[in-house]
Amino acid sequence: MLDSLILVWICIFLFFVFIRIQRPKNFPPGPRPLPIFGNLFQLDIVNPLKDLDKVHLYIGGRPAVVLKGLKATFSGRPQNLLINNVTDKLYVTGIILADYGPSWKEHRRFALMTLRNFGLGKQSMEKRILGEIEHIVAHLEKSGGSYINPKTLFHDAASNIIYLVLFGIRYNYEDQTLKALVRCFTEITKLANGPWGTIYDTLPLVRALPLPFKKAIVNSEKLKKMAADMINKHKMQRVSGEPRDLVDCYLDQLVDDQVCFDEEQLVGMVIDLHGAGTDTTSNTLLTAFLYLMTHPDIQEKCQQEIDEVLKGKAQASFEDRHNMPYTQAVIHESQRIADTVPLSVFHCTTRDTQLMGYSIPKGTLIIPNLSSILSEEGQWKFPHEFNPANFLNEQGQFEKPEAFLPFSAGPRMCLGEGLARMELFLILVTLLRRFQFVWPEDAGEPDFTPVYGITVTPKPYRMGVRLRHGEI
Ligand code: HEM
Repeated sequence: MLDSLILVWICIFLFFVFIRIQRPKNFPPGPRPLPIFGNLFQLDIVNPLKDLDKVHLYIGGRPAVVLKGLKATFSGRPQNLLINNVTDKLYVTGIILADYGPSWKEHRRFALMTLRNFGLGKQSMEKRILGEIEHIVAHLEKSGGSYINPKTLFHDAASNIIYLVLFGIRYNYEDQTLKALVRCFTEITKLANGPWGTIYDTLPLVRALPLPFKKAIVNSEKLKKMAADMINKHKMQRVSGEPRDLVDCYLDQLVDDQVCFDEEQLVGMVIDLHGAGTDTTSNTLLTAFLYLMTHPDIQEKCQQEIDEVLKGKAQASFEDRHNMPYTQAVIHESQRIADTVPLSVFHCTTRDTQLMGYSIPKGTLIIPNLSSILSEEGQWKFPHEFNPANFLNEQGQFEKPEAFLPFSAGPRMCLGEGLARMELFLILVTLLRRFQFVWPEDAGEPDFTPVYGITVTPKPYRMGVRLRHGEI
């Protein structure tokens, strides 16, 4: 009796599995998926990038479409992946992973507007960034003449800049809270985009098991508690109607808007902005310095331009970029090569739609392959090498090809682009003006192979720091 019951259940289960794995009508072509596993065994789960030339895939039983080219404009976010479940267990939205809807719209609008009001592109934001750069410079001066591993320094500095925007505070680079925060984020992103994340997303049956992906949920609890404690402390020192930073602005807004805005959402937004603004900027800086050290001629050309434009000035300002076409080209080329968020953040169709003559049903996972656009032949003069000429025209003026999409495109595109561009410019210009960066003689040949993750990072390296003289 029991045997036949089990058999019936297995038949029902397989029936549903096979029904789900049917390709939707007129769906784009792609490799044949297996029941339950989808195309899991056809992907390299440590670095799926090289397999994403297929147009459609199955992540478990869920159909997904990989978009190359520039039309990545589907604005939903898929739910029920590890990265969502890590956060959704605690609060429903935030910005990055919130599905398309009024709450996401309102929070995105608020964040963009507040970043702007706090002086994005103007002085206040610039002052906060330049203040943090003084700490980077002091740290590098201390290590002048020696070799450092820049990874922690850039992570801490990018993290502090976000904290200055959110709470008006920064941590010393040795501070244990800062280290704990950065560690939590790094572990979550590694897990969510590593093999354990793929297994979690593909096989819902294993989710309850005590496997390593549980660590992501524990870390997320820690982050939520830290953010909530900071907000509570901040509340005690604030004067209503006199906002000092983004958190104060949100608390002021809470009084007027009880529909989308609440304190849980604020916790979500603090974590989102911190997470989105730290790894991205610091990994881009790491790539930039790796290439500058190993291309001393390019480094020197930037330094000449910077010295000339900043002659007699104490500090760089973001406006100076208009007079630094070569340095601008190098920064953009570093971003192109860094390919920092290669598969963007996954999107999802919000309704049945058409794409290149194919039918894409509502709820289809969309994977924007930004990586392929950033090195697409025909879009770039030198798609496969580090070459600032990719951003310079015949007259040596800075020009940005439309395939430059490291911040993605469409309504979900990065809302921190302005802040990130300002950080990259001011940090690179100030450090190149003050120091020379040298590849260590004993380090052998540099290895440019990137390490794949939600954000791509260069392999760890050491950086020689020498003080430059007489230019300031
Ligand atoms: C070099 C630095 C950065 C890069 C390359 C980058 C790249 C990206 C990309 C590719 C996306 C996904 C867009 C999409 O879904 O289509 C994104 C989203 C986002 N980024 Fe950035 N980002 C950077 C810095 C920042 C900074 C500094 C902040 C913080 C203010 C930030 C905040 C966000 C947020 C909140 C989203 C989600 C937007 C939404 O879902 O509506 N990013 N970013």
